[in-house]
Amino acid sequence: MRLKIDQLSKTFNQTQAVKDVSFTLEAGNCFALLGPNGAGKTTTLRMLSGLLKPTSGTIDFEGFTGHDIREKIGYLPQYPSFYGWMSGKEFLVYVGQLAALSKQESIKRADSLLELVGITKAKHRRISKYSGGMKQRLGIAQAMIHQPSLIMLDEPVSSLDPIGRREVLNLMEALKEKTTILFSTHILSDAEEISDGLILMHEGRVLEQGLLTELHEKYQSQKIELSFKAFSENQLAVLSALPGIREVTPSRTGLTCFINDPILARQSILAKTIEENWQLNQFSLAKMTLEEMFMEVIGQ
Ligand SMILES: Nc1ncnc2c1ncn2[C@@H]1O[C@H](COP(=O)(O)OP(=O)(O)OP(=O)(O)O)[C@@H](O)[C@H]1O
Repeated sequence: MRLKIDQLSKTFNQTQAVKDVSFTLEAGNCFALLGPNGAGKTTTLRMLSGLLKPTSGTIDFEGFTGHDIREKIGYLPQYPSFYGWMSGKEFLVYVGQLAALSKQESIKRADSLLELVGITKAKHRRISKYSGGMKQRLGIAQAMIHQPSLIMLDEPVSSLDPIGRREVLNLMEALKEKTTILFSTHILSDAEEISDGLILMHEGRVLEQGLLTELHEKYQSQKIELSFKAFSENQLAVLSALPGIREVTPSRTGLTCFINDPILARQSILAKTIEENWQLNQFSLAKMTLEEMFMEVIGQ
């Protein structure tokens, strides 16, 4: 599986919802499309799923450009609707047949997917009696009925209570082994917990993207945690003015220095500490949290 999108844009009347978005997804990973409300996540996913025609740009799925790729991908919309009077199994058999599988094949796939998403015991129960988490898990099974190599899930956990969220996140964690997942979320901790890669969107544009390990590495050297035996406001002011340092804020254990230049910042902090004879207890390059990275990237 390889999905490459290049300079994808979508304009609705006057609103440019998605602007020149480019990224590539490789097989076997879970990617989070992360961004606040209105960032353009749903619009991007709807274009990728073939539900919306891009204003410009290309979608290349395994070398196919400009083709209908719906049979190769699975999609769970942000607000899925089910026939509440159907049982979970009836629903999956129905969507299997809609996806052009034979009835026999649909029944076989439905049973194995119900097992996979943990709904076997409730498969004959009406969907209207399912919990929110069960409905989302059924929605994920629906997206996988035709064995796509990529599934796209639009805000799969946002509307769920903590139990439902946990069920769906655990399922996604397990599914990562079987299929490539692209899911949208505005919840940073969900992206951090289960994704391998991140595409950060804001106001229609991609501001940052990469594997989480690469992003942590890139932003890790931009923060130094310090703790001193005694702390004074004067220390904060002195450190803030040093070369290579952008901002210093108090932290739970001491001070956090956000830096522009790691080498310069390290030298100037250590030189100042010796000069002032401060008692340094801790000096460490720290990983930025995803939230700090997000704020940094969107410039706030
Ligand atoms: N059909 C439409 N007609 C007009 N404007 C639209 C349409 N769909 C989306 N938009 C606008 O495009 C922008 C991006 O919306 P989109 O739903 O893609 O964002 P999102 O990141 O998915 O946010 P949310 O989490 O709130 O769904 C918003 O300003 C939205 O109002």
